[in-house]
Order: sequence, then structure tokens, then C-alpha cells
Amino acid sequence: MSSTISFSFSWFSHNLFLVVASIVFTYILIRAIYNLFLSPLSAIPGPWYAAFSDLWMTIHALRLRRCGVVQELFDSYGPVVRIGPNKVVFKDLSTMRSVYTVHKFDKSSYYKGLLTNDNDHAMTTLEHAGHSIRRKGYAPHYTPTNVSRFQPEMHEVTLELVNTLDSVSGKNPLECLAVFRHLMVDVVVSSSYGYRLGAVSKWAADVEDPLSMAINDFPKRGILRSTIPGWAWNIVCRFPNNRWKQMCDSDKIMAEFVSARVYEMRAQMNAGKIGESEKIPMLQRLLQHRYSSTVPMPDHDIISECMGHMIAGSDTTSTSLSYFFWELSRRADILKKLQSELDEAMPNTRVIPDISVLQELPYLGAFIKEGLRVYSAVPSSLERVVPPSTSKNGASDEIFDLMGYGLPPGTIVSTQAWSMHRDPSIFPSPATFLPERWLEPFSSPETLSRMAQHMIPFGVGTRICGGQGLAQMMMKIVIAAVVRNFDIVAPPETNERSMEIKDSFVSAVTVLHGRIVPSP
Ligand code: HEM
Repeated sequence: MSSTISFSFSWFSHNLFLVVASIVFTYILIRAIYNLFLSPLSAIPGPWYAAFSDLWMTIHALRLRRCGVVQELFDSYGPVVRIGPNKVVFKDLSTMRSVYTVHKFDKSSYYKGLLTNDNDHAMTTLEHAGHSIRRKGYAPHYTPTNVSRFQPEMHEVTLELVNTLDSVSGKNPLECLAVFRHLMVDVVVSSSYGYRLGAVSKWAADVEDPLSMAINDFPKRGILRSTIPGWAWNIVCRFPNNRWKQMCDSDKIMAEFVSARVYEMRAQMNAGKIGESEKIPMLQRLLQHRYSSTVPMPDHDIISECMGHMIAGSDTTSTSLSYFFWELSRRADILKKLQSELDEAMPNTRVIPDISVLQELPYLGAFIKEGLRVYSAVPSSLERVVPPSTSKNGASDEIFDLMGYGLPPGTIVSTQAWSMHRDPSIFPSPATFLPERWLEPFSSPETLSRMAQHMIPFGVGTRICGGQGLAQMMMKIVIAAVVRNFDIVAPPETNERSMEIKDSFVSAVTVLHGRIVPSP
């Protein structure tokens, strides 16, 4: 009797397996046939395997080669390419405007990988309406006038860097990326919270600031956390290694730092110790921000918003600056032109001119534009989702026309700075680093305006970089102060190979081994 039961059971389980396997196989086959031949996206050019699965692109993304691969696809298939069953990339100015500026498509769920403290901030808020409420809270902080009020803090920390460079000058190579990150962390922290962190001074004394380290660790933590299941994450974070634990805890370290600033500032505001002033740290604005007349911005949103800005502001700006100095180490001609402009504008080597003076320096401006074109710190696709309706009358399930191809609601569309910045019809000899292309008479006013329209280092439309004003100002200040005081020489280990651009949404800083020896 028992053997009959066991026979029946194994027969049943064997057949169950076959039934399940056939259902799965049929499902995959039907999906593949649909995606390849019947989907509204099947008319769009692209490699055939893109219609099956996103896996191949995920592999390129893990190899930090995503934007290079997308560029190769544009070269082979033209300005619209299907890169996944439900994903399309394009390289076209008017389509870019339509998606990001006119229709303001919501962001794709990809951005949820950038959550801070397991909560949204402006960059990860996918829906347009929810995002604009958040953006209203922080945007006044980054207007050029407001950011310029924080120049004393920016100058102080930059001159501290110059003094430190003086003491190591010509002797030891400098790990650019790390030092510029410390500098940006100091600047973002002082302008956001009115708090002096002293990351640069600690770095000069060979002490790593824990917050600065956590900001650096956060992206690596994010990649790991999103690739392994929760239970495995809990196990790996128990490895008995302090440095490893610090990386796992980077989110917590940042959240604790910001929470402490929130409670400090609220206490001061409640005690009436913060008077009326023109110079308001961002946190104070957020504490006063209301989602509606009755709903103040909750603390957990304030904390994640502040964390988002620390992450968005530090690596991007420090990566850009590192590449700019690498370029200067190879191009004595450009360095000389910058130095002669700055010798005049900055007569005292240790007094950084007001930003209104730096803004008027044409070659400095052209150098930064060209740097952002070639070394965009966010070179990858900025994904958006085709909404149910793009018509004014709100008709649903409408097909969105993208360069003659109909895209159904839910399709993920994007363009990438890497390709927009390398279009040879807009930027002749795109691989050449040429600041002059941004100056008259080298380029006509019409050419300059066309080039400017194609530049998207800070994104485009309503989701454009919130801290652009601060980034632009800091890049000018740092380049002016360092170039006025030093020549830039790269040591032999810094070369084309070590500086090769890789990307994982932002340029992958883990592979940037930029070291520069300043020599006076
Ligand atoms: C060279 C430096 C920087 C570059 C290249 C850069 C680039 C970008 C890009 C491309 C986006 C848009 C992402 C998208 O559309 O998906 C963005 C968003 C953002 N960035 Fe930056 N960024 C830089 C510096 C900064 C700084 C210094 C801050 C602030 C301290 C900052 C804060 C933000 C914020 C808050 C957002 C989200 C904007 C929103 O959705 O409201 N960024 N950045």
C-alpha cells in the first residue's frame, strides 16, 4: 500500500513538474513572439535580443559600460534604438524637449535604487506632481544669489585646500577624487546646515571624516543592496570587519548626522535663537516648508532630502573636478591660457575673487563647459515613462509619437548626455577637448546657441539638477584657486587607462585613479 502511495506521489510530482515547465515555456515563447513581432515597439531598430530581455543591458551596466554600448547602438541603428522589451533610447533635440520639458514624463522606477534612509527625496520622487511639491522646498536655496551668500565658507575651505597643497606640493601625488570629495562635503554641509565639518582639515591631518566616508560608501552599498536578497544582505553585513561594517552602515551614519542637525536647528528656532537673516541654511528652509497649508514637511522627508543632496552634490562635482585637472595635466596649452586669465583677475594668489568676477572670465567659462561636455559626471540614460495620455484632452491609452514610432503608455524612454554631447554634426571632432569651441569668433553665435541646446550635463526639464548653481560656482572657485597657485602634473600611474570613463548612472568613481602632483 505504502509503495503504491509513493509511486502515485512521484508520478504526480513528475507530471506536475512537466505541466509547470510547459506553462512557463509556453509563456516565455508567447512573450518572445509578441515582443519580437507583435509589440508596438517591434518596428523600432535594435538588436533582436533586446526584444527578449533586459538582461544583456543589465550585464553591460554591471560592467560599467552602459552608455558606451548605447552609443555603439546609435552608431549602428540610428537615433532611435530599442534596447529592451519595453525600453527605447533616442538621440534627438526636439524629442528630448518633448519628453523632459513639454510633457514632463514621470521618472522610471530605476531611481528607487537611489533612496536614502529607505525614503524618497526629490531625485527619487517619480511622479511629477509629488516632485514639484518637494522641489519648491529646496529650490530657493540654490538660486545664484542665495548660493553666492555662502562664498565665505566656499573660499575658506578652498584656501585651506590650497595651503595643504602647498605643503605637499611636488612631493606627494594627491588623490584628487578623495580631496575634492572632502571639499564638496564641507561645502554642502556648511551651506545646508550652517555646520563646520572640517573634512578637508581632517584629511590634511590624515584623518578620514566618517560622514565623508559614508557619502563615498553609499553608492557601493546601494549597488550591493539592490543586487542581493534582503536575508543575504543581513548576513554579509555581519562580517566581522570594521571597514565593511562602516560601508553597510553608511546610510545610517548619514541619517544620524542629519537627524542631529535637524534637532539642533529646530531647538534653536524654537528658542528664537535664529533671527531674520538673508543667509539661511537649506535645512532651515525645509523646516519651514509646508506640503500644504496644514501639512508641514515631515522630519523623515527632510532627513532623506538632505541626504540626497549630500550624495548628489559630492561625487558628481568631485569627479568632474578630477577629470578637469587630469585634462590640464596633459594640456599645457590650456593650462597656460587659464593661468594668464587668472593672473590678471586674481592678483593676490590667496584671495579668491567674488563670483561676479570669475563669471566674467571667458576662458574659464569655456574650459568648464568643454569639461562638462566631455567628462559629464552623469553620462547615462535619464529614464522616463510614457504616461497614459499626452494629449491636452486627456484621452487615455494614447500612443506617443517618438520620431515616427508609436510608443504605448508604460514604455521607458531616455536620452543620455554621453551621446548628446558627442554628436559630430553639433560638436565637430567631438573627441577633441577644445575650450575654444565655446568662444567667439571660433564659433558663431548661432553655433554657440545650438551647442548649448545639446548640452545636458545637469539633465534637462523640470528634473534638472537642483544644485547646479552650487556646482557651477564651486567648479569656478576651485579651478581658479588651484590653477592660479600651481602647475598640474600627473604621475605615471595616472594615464588614459586609469582615467577611462566608466559609468553606472554617474561616472563610476571606483575606477578613477586620478592622482595629480601640484608643482608651484
Ligand atoms: C558637476 C556636478 C553635478 C552634476 C554633473 C549633476 C548632475 C545632475 C543630473 C544629470 C541630475 C538629473 C537627474 C535626472 O534627471 O534623472 C541631477 C539632479 C539633482 N542634483 Fe545634481 N549634479 C551635480 C551637482 C550637484 C550638487 C552640488 C547638488 C547639491 C548639493 C546637486 C543636487 C541635485 C539634486 C537635488 C537633484 C534632483 C533634482 C530634482 O529632481 O529635483 N547636484 N544632478
